[in-house]
Amino acid sequence: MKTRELAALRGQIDEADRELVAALVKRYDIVRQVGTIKQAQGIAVYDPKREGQVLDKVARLAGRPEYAAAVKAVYQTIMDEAKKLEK
Ligand SMILES: O=C(O)C(=O)C[C@]1(C(=O)O)C=C[C@@H](O)C=C1
Repeated sequence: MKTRELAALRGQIDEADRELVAALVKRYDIVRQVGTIKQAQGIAVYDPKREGQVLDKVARLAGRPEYAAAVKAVYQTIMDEAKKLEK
């Protein structure tokens, strides 16, 4: 019974991962367009004010205070990787 529950929960994780990766690919496609514009206009890739706004937004979107720190940490990594892709 427990083994079946574990497999079922992991199936749900796999489905959530499919959605997360699709959303990440979409986000990075957009980020690279931002990078192209920034490069053309000589604007710095790193924008600390915008990163702060994104972190505040995602913490709010999480809607669950107990997940806010984890969501912010993941998003900082997402943006760190975005900066590499923009170069
Ligand atoms: O919004 C921008 O200017 C971006 O370059 C995108 C992004 C992000 O991933 O959200 C990435 C790097 C910047 O430091 C800020 C935000």
